[in-house]
Amino acid sequence: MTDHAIIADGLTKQYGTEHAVDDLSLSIPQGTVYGFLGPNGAGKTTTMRMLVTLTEPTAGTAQIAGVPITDRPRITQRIGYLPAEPPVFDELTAWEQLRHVARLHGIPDDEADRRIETLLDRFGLLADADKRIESYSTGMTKKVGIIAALFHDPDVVFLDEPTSGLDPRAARTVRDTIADLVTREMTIFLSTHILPIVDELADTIGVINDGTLVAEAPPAELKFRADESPDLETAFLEVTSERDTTDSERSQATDSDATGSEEQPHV
Ligand SMILES: Nc1ncnc2c1ncn2[C@@H]1O[C@H](COP(=O)(O)OP(=O)(O)OP(=O)(O)O)[C@@H](O)[C@H]1O
Repeated sequence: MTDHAIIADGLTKQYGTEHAVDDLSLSIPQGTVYGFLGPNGAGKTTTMRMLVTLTEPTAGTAQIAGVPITDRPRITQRIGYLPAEPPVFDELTAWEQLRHVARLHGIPDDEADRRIETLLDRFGLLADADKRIESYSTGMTKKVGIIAALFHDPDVVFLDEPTSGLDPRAARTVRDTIADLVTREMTIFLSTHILPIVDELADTIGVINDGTLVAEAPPAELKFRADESPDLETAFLEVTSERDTTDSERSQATDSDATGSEEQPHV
């Protein structure tokens, strides 16, 4: 395996004439946390879906743990993916769902049961393990999705909003789990709108806006670039509004009716 867990070169996804992601290149070292930020509709989920082989790029290449994303069977063994809506079978119990995930990865039942018990306990779900997921709250379902994404001990895990819907204790468990995974050389690609989490955990932050990577730096450096109030929210708003301004200027230059008004990006 290379010492870069995620390498992307010119990844592009076009829907019709719109570039959801445009010429994105990444080089993310193994055993690090990459915080992926961007306003709504910036291209975060599309990027992740290309990297986990759920969406085919229009152009560009990528490798995860040394495996090209065109090799889907090998990639799926090396990665875990938590989408914003965890893919669970509502009619199964949490224990059954995780048994199903274990079997997909060829993990023997006795070993799977030991891990299921440990992980459900860590996430405070053991008492509800035999209830159907359809009776779970949003946060409980999210926890099952997180456990499922990590279950086969992947080299690289992609987490899309892992703490949304979680209460503070569960969110803390997720943060602690991520910190623990990194000490075991797992690489985490973490997309979230909750900036303190990436501030705390990320080695590098990439900011995507309008399909383009507009900043990439360690959190401290990104904050240092923010002029007056050196916090991550200010830095985020600055790097994303810089591009809004550029776009607005470009459109003013080509459209005399343009108002030039800037929309505040959603964090
Ligand atoms: N299947 C699709 N068909 C057409 N357009 C799409 C499709 N999926 C995404 N897009 C468009 O691509 C752009 C990027 O969407 P994406 O979901 O990647 O953004 P995001 O950064 O994950 O946003 P959010 O923070 O709101 O989840 C948006 O303009 C979106 O409308």
